[in-house]
Amino acid sequence: MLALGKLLELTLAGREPTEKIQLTADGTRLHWLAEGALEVTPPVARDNGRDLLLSAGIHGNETAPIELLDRLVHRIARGELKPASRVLFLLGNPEAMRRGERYLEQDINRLFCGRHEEGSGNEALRASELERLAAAFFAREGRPRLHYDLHTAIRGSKIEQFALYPWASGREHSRDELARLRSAGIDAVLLQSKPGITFSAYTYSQLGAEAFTLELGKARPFGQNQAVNLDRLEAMLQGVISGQEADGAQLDGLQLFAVSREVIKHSDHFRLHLDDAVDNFTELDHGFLLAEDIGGTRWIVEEQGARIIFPNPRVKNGLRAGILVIPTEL
Ligand SMILES: O=C(O)CCC(=O)N[C@@H](CCC(=O)O)C(=O)O
Ligand SMILES: [Zn+2]
Repeated sequence: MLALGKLLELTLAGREPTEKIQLTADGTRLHWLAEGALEVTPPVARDNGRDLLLSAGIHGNETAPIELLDRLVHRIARGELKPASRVLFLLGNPEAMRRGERYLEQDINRLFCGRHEEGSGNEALRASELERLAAAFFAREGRPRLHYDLHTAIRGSKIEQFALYPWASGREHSRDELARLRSAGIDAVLLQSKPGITFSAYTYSQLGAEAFTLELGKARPFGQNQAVNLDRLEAMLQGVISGQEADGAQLDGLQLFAVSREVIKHSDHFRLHLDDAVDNFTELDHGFLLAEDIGGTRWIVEEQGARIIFPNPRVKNGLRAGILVIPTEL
């Protein structure tokens, strides 16, 4: 295997490859652009015109998706998977990956769309670098742009694998992209309805990519992801990379949700009235007191069919401590 196929190994070891550009026997070019960043370019004769960005490790302890990208990079570097699309692999937060932590000082996934300019520290710098790498990769005109930012969640989930689809003014959510997700085993999609500050929100709203955050199971350390089944996603990604996707993807069975309210933690007095064992997508009863904060702020469930995702009272003040979602249709 080409040495650049060891993207993950090099990144975890904090090492730079001596040779930054290598070619496989079939003419695929691998280019180490920066720590944790590998650009894959097919030979011109095989290029199908699509640009695919795959990111993982934006949260350093979410290892199943990192292992998935590692498998894809290995197959490309061995010449077993022959790309027809350009692909950029990004491992988001290398230092957090090395320490097995979600983040060190700041959650990188709250630092996009300009937020890194207000902050300081290594994670703000890395968010800025990731934006620059993504923007340079997606700079070629006339090529469809696709980004999957792969995550696993802190809690278990009643819907194991789901996506979050960002929002941008004047753009409609794509049925074809939703069908592609369905074919990859994604059971539900949360359709956002306002601007975001995540990596996928950045590539969607500012770079014109079709972009998704994918939640793929529960976060566990490296080597302990046997319970996370990524077979269907892996097959779909290999199809997009090689340009040999199965036809006829359907939306059937895909559950759609809309954000009803984001619960923002305003102060250290914030209290969330949910147990740590409560799964994502748990239904909440009408009238349930979900959270309280300073100044008598109370979040009472008023929506019919409301469910909670990402409840987390330990986020920093000013950040999202949960999302109340409701079923919706396209
Ligand atoms: O399990 C949790 O509470 C968080 C899991 C996670 O990292 N989710 C992403 C979602 C990003 C998005 O809203 O598109 C995040 O919180 O950054
Ligand atoms: Zn995550």
